[in-house]
Amino acid sequence: MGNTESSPLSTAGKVDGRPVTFTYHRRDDIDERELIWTENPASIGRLSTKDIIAVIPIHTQVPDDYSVLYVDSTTATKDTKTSIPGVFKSFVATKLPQPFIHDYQPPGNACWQTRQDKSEGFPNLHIVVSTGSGTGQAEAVWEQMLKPMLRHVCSLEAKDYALHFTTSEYTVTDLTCDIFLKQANLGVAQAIVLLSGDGGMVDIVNALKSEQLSRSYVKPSVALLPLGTGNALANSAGITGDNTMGLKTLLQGSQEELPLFCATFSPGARLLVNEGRDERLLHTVDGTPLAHGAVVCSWGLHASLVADSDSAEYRKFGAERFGMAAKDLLYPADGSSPHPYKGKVSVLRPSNNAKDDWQPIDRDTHGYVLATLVSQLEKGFTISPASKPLDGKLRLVHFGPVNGEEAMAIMKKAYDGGKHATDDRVGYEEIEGVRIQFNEEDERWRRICLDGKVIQVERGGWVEAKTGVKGVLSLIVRS
Ligand SMILES: Nc1ncnc2c1ncn2[C@@H]1O[C@H](COP(=O)(O)OP(=O)(O)OP(=O)(O)O)[C@@H](O)[C@H]1O
Repeated sequence: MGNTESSPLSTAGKVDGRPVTFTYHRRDDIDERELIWTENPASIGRLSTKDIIAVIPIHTQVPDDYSVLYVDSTTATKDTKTSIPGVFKSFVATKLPQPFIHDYQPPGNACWQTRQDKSEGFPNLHIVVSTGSGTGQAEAVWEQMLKPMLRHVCSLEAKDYALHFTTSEYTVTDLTCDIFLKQANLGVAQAIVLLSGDGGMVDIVNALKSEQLSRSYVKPSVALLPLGTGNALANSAGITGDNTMGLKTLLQGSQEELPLFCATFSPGARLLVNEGRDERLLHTVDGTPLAHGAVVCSWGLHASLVADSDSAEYRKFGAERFGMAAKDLLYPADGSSPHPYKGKVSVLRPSNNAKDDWQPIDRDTHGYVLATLVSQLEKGFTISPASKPLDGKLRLVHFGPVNGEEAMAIMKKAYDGGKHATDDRVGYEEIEGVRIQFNEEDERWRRICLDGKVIQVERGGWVEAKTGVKGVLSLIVRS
């Protein structure tokens, strides 16, 4: 990769064999960088950094030739059901400016490729397409972005990977128990490319956590392509910072353990599925229901709006569904105030050395109680501005039962870079645990959101979420 400082930012080269002049505008702000090529004054091509996936050498025998991989957003499908941000494209570039190659060439083998042993009978690369996530774009992203890229970059054909489409809300859990967990326990290194929102990830995590791991357990590496609604994990880990739908991170990222929290519940807790119509038992350990999460455990406004907006009708609106449900909760149709959530909230603070020194929050009713491991719950909604990607710190955001206008004003500050965190009405701190003892008659107000899943707690029940849990997988994140 040569000396980039003294290398020219302009070169005479070729694009797909046609002579051009390349100019690389390498501004300090990486978001502003751009490759421009001029064939003649009337024909100018340009690629902005947000669209570039990677630059890869074509062959050692043609050292000047590179394949430039990018997402073309101008030819995206117009069909609203399957519309995706762009399609995968590439061109052959000869004699690119060296600094451009330096900035976009992946460092050696991508981490998922090292897990790709073609000599074995069963592929260790799994593609999981969650067809029910977000607005249903995962299949189109697979067909028009990921599949052509894998074929182009490493000549991967169908026999080289196992492709799984979800057909129900149980698919990812079943797949993990039947294959990923078994193989990992046998010491097999696996890579999983997951096209889903946070829900697919929490399904994998909980299935991997469902039994004792063997001593030879090898953590699967998961590359997340953000195809959900909120995509909290992807937004917070920097996977979605461009137009490549996570493809750049897949090729250029490195792996880091995904931090988790564990939520335990009083015995009657149930997972709500099928738009809240059906209930499922949670996994139990010594009779205590429990679930793991990597994103959020909440009660109050956030949990209610996630639960209320999880219907086919609301899902059509993408991330707007959260705002729509929030309005219905903050301005009830009968003109009353938002519901004051009754219960006792206690926290375990990191500075307290004494074990189980739960300290109560001095309030009997609440508007918003949310513990999170991530900074953003959806793009631009910075619920925890102090959180750094995968720092493993649980932070609590809470406020009392305020009226609709006040709640909206606080939420707006979260969209304004997380300014709510310094609002006097809001409590914000790092914690090791949060415990909620519910004092609500109506089950509607006893719903907990755990990474987008909704868990119903019984009358007089409780939930406790704590950090300090051993990780079970690695997430591929921006290096
Ligand atoms: N074909 C399917 N049929 C029924 N349910 C499905 C299907 N595919 C996926 N699901 C379920 O749909 C849910 C989708 O959750 P996911 O988190 O991936 O998307 P989201 O809720 O839109 O995004 P986010 O959680 O990031 O806001 C998961 O619970 C998953 O199990």
